[in-house]
Amino acid sequence: MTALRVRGGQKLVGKIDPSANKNAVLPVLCATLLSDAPIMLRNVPEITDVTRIHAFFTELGSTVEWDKQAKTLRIDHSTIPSSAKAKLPQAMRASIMMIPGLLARLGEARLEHEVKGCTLGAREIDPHVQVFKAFGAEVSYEGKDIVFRNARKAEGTRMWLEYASVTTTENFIISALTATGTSQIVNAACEPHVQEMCTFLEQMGGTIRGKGTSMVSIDGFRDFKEVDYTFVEDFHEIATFLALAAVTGGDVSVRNTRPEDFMLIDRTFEKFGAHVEHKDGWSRLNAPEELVVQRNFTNHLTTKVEAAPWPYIPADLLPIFIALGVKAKGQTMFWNKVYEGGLTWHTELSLFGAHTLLCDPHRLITFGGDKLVPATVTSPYIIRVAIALLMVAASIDGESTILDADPMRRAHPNFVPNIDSLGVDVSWDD
Ligand SMILES: CC(=O)N[C@H]1[C@@H](OP(=O)(O)OP(=O)(O)OC[C@H]2O[C@@H](n3ccc(=O)[nH]c3=O)[C@H](O)[C@@H]2O)O[C@H](CO)[C@@H](O)[C@@H]1O
Ligand SMILES: C=C(OP(=O)(O)O)C(=O)O
Repeated sequence: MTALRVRGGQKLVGKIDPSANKNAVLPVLCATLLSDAPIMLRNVPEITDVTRIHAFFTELGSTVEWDKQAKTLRIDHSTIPSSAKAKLPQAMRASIMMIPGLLARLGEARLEHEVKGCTLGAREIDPHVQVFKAFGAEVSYEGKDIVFRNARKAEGTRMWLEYASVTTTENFIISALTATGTSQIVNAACEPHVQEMCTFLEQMGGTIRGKGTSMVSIDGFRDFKEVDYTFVEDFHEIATFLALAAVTGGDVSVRNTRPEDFMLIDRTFEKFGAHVEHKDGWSRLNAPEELVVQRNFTNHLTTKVEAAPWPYIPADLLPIFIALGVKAKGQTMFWNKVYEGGLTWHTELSLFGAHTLLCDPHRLITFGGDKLVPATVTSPYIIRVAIALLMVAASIDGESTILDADPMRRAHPNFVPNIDSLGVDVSWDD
């Protein structure tokens, strides 16, 4: 059990240089398995999932040098022996994106347990299995293991996803590079992290048409080039620090070279009366005296925040806006169109004295603006919920404790020292 003690009630003030996006770093790391050329990655965050992949690559026989100080990761997979076998990392969804590289390299891959990530609800792997089969793999259970084996040569194919799944799209694109000819995916996910993985693959020499749209075509390609790639800032982390400024009545600026990704995120902050300004490569939120839910022009409708696959508000950002909903005077409906288990943690909010109503597994109404009190709460294994609970705690005078808060370490390096540097007294109690 890892507890986080938060002595709240201070306004967060200052500047933050955000880390890279875990959900871009992980598919990129998995995709490196396709190549035998040297790869240099920069701005690599020191997070749990990267540590797990680093250990996995080392066990596999890759030459990996991780300079945590310089945030660089130098990878050379040419040293992996053809007899290599290693256990895929557990407790991270991204493990499944190692499969295309392992199949291309070793002809076989094995998932030793069900692939788990944040406990947001059912997270099936059927769409992934369909992708691997379409590219010529056989997939079967051997005991509790799922075994993937090359049954025939991978050939270009076309697939239309039932829903725009992020990691399935990434797996399709990585697999398509290993096939002969051209492949196409329809109803592709287009999140900034999917786009960033494509940018990396293009720099390795791949040809990808339509990245950032729902229809992506990929040419098969194996002759990968040496690459030196720097990860961009994480839009989740940028939005999170801005939200921390909003709930604590503070003033925080975060470096952001992609403000064009923020139009809808900004509009969502506006729903709580908070304004984000983007200028000269920085995004700033100087909080108003009081957060107030803005009424709709159609004034009989409740203000709502809808989360769905990009370009909607991402489901992963919903908890941080729920924290704003709890603080802001008025009612807001939050609608998680992706996960049926992403809102059950609202009962922890009531321990702070917050008033919420779960309408059904996908919709939650916050009745914000009540006086909140410090509390001891427990985070589920959901990265952004641990953060949302920290946000609420930071906004309340007095000491709160968040039990099981360590999921936040899966995505945000230095999160606690960063918040500390902005004026909130937080410490791990492990
Ligand atoms: C490593 C990584 O990148 N993880 C992200 C990735 O996970 P991941 O790729 O696992 O998420 P998916 O996009 O596949 O969606 C997860 C689940 O949501 C449900 N679903 C999703 C979309 C939809 O339109 N309808 C629907 O029902 C399905 O049950 C699906 O299994 O995308 C999720 C959705 O943005 C994020 O929460 C995760 O942080
Ligand atoms: C849900 C998340 O991650 P994962 O898919 O790795 O569980 C997340 O990054 O918020």
